[in-house]
Amino acid sequence: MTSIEVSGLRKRYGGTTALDGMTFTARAGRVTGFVGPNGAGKSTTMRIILGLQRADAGEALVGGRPYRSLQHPLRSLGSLLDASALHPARSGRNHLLWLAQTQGLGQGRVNEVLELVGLTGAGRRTAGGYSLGMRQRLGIAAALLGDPPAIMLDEPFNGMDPEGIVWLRGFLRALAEQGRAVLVSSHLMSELQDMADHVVVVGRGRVLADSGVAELIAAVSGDRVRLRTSAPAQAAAVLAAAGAEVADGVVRGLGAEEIVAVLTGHGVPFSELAPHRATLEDAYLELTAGSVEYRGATA
Ligand SMILES: Nc1ncnc2c1ncn2[C@@H]1O[C@H](COP(=O)(O)OP(=O)(O)OP(=O)(O)O)[C@@H](O)[C@H]1O
Repeated sequence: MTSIEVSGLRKRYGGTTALDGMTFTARAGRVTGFVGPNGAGKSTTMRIILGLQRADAGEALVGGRPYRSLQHPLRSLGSLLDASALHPARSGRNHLLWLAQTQGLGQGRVNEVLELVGLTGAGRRTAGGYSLGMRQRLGIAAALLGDPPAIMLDEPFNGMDPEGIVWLRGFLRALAEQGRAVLVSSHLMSELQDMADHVVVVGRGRVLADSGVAELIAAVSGDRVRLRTSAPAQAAAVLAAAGAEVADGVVRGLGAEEIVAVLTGHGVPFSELAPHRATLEDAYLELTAGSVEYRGATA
């Protein structure tokens, strides 16, 4: 069983701390989502796993060994970091043939992976004319060439159309169900919610949460109650006075029974109170609230 393990990774670029003790494991047989705001250190971690960059401290192991020491690296860990890193004048198929040759793999495998990612028909077109979604597919095909037990993809959903997103979700799940370790970074929390088994949330170079997706959502959902009322301002005022926070029809900080007592005590009408199931996006936003370095202005 091959897993991808990083422990205590530290990395500085001049005055910037990119990684500050990054530690987690992407285990075999599950999809591990790797999420965090821009600049949180996801790409740096992936480059260090691949031995493309050296950590100042800590280590990254694939199946218990540093990537650089692996005898057949593409047969151990398949990766996609940058879908645009290909020769624009070369066809998708020739790009894969060239990679396959460096690994002692034949044409047959190239045809197989083209088929797996749905590029058989486009394989002979020059990669320079591919859309970003097609380049992502080609990159995923390249990652799969060596039939590796571990796969690591940096933002593979970027540029994919809705059909491509649905396909990729099912595809990554299937790879994990075959027993592979799948580590995938994404900004699309809704996609991870339906697809990942486990999520590692990072901010400012360290792990903020390392948990099963279901557990993480349950932890954030815990104290939220959805309220439907014809007097929202009055409800918000009396609930706030009782110590709750109310936003967008969701009450936090009081249980359902306490909310009923407060509202009826003040004669505030309401038509519905129900547990609010948080989304992975809610959990993510709550966890990373203090770690966002680049925040857009509110219009
Ligand atoms: N080559 C470099 N030189 C200087 N600083 C760098 C370099 N690479 C990364 N950094 C800095 O390290 C930090 C982590 O960057 P990294 O790209 O790993 O984050 P990320 O989580 O992948 O972000 P994004 O979601 O935007 O891709 C950032 O502050 C970034 O500016």
